[in-house]
Amino acid sequence: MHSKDQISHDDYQTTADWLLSQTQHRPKVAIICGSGLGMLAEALQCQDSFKYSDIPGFPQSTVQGHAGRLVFGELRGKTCVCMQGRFHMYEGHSLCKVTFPVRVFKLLGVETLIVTNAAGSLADSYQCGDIMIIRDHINFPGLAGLNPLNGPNDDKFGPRFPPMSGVYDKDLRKLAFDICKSMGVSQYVQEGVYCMVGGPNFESIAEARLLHRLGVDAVGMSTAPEVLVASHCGMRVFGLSLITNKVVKSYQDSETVNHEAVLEVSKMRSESLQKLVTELVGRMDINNNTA
Ligand SMILES: O=P(O)(O)O[C@@H]1C[C@H](O)[C@@H](CO)O1
Ligand code: HPA
Repeated sequence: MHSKDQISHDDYQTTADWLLSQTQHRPKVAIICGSGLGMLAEALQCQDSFKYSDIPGFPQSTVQGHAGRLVFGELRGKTCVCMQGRFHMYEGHSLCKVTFPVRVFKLLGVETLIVTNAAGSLADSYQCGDIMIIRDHINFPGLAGLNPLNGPNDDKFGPRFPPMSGVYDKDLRKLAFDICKSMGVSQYVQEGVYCMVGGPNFESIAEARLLHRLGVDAVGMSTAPEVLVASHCGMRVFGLSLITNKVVKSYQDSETVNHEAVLEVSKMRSESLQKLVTELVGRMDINNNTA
């Protein structure tokens, strides 16, 4: 018996089987595009793409800057699947729905998940437009009991009590740094801790100060649930935050943040991000498959 929000193994399998019947691509890498970062999919060669509304069982995107398309294709000869648009808890999706695609990817044969997001910075040394390689995360909704793994555990995906240490793969982080160096962009590349909050409001000044004191480098409204579910089912994870704004921490500061500004900054860094992700996938050690 499953509650209304729970999704059975058969539900994930039905969606995976449908996708496998519609495309010859057999991806080993999945990429989730954050707000305004959908252009990452444009680098894929030999594309097959599907609107979320045409995929059985798939949730729908409702946020501007999240196109709502699943794109299969190749990056440097490696087969990938790319979500142009993710799902957020604040849209009203359950966390099982938010992370639904990740388990479908597992059933497609995906072994590595690349997550990207737009985020506000708390770290004083960060600037707008910086790229932060995610070293670790704080999952505030998770700490409060909002977890996509709540409910009966599906042992076919992973264990009841998964560890969360060392989830962001060390080798991929190092590889990303090396690539940034050779691209000549190290001056705006950081490594830090991402914190997920529920949204959809941006942080109050007191909340921003709290996050800063907790050692958070960047804050956003996504990523942790997808990473959790990917890691639970044994995927290797790499994450990037694009710093789209500095979170206001002072009562003297009259600046405010808005989603349009977030999308503007995403656009500004699109080329570098596309190049970084393409190189990273190209240099990953994965065996490609074809149908
Ligand atoms: O999907 P991501 O996490 O990139 O989106 C961020 C968080 C909110 O959805 C939105 C705020 O501008 O951007
Ligand atoms: N806070 C939370 N989420 C965000 C921000 C922010 O400042 N910027 C982009 N997404």
